[in-house]
Amino acid sequence: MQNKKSITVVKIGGNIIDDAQELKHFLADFAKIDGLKVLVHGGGKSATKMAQSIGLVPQMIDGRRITDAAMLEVVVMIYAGQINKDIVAQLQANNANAMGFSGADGNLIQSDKRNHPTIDYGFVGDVKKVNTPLLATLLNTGIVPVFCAITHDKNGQLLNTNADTIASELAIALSQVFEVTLSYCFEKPGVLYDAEDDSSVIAKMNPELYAKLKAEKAIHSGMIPKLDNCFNSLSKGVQKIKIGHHKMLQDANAVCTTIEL
Ligand SMILES: Nc1ncnc2c1ncn2[C@@H]1O[C@H](COP(=O)(O)OP(=O)(O)O)[C@@H](O)[C@H]1O
Ligand SMILES: CC(=O)N[C@@H](CCC(=O)OP(=O)(O)O)C(=O)O
Repeated sequence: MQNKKSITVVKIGGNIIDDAQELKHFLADFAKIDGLKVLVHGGGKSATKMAQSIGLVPQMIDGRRITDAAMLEVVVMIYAGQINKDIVAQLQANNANAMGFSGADGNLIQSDKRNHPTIDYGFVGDVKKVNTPLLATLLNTGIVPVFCAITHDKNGQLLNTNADTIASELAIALSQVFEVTLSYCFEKPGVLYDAEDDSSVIAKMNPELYAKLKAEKAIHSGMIPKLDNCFNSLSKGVQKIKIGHHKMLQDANAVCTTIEL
């Protein structure tokens, strides 16, 4: 059997996106990755600022934004519009043939509106299906897909979807066709024993250590859904997952956290 081609799926979060210089450096590193690649971006911090500036009150529960109709308008404008197009233009400037997508484009990511027994998340989607054949075709023609955190339900409704989860679901779908490395890039050098101490990077994270550090509250907030997504992706076929600063995209020896089962 022929060996699978390698692909790198990278997720970049709101703190880097909100810092123009950091974003520029990140995109230069991302554009230099050899071979096939996909970028998934968040932008929660920018959406929160925009929402507050027009008098909306942002609310997050378990890392997910409560998204009513007014908030959905904001996140579509910010994620699928401003941030996605800005990133695509900057990648073009770095000679990566980027193309920006929401999940509705090409029916690339279909979701179900979140149905929680006690919390009404509003227009929030949980990924149901990835159009892997179309995505693989785009990749094999040299396109660098750039996904924002907006999906759709195939009934005309756009849905706000956690960007870490989109990266994880795309990586799982692509692992049927490619050898996938999933890299979660954020402002810190990795998952830390002490979230305030950048020198305390955990080199290898497994479910036992995660359970212990979560119980001790050393791991909290956005890191909890990120690690849940990581363990889920590894158990469903993704070959390799790293969490750390974007230096790790170009420097194989850079400090970061590798996820293990
Ligand atoms: N043990 C930990 N190590 C590193 N970061 C942690 C830890 N516990 C909590 N965090 C928080 O998790 C955040 C990263 O998750 P998230 O907010 O989803 O970021 P992003 O969307 O930028 O990827 C960090 O900014 C940090 O505040
Ligand atoms: C449903 C939901 O929570 N969607 C996220 C999507 C953006 C995101 O995930 O952004 P970061 O990666 O920057 O956190 C939100 O609106 O915050």
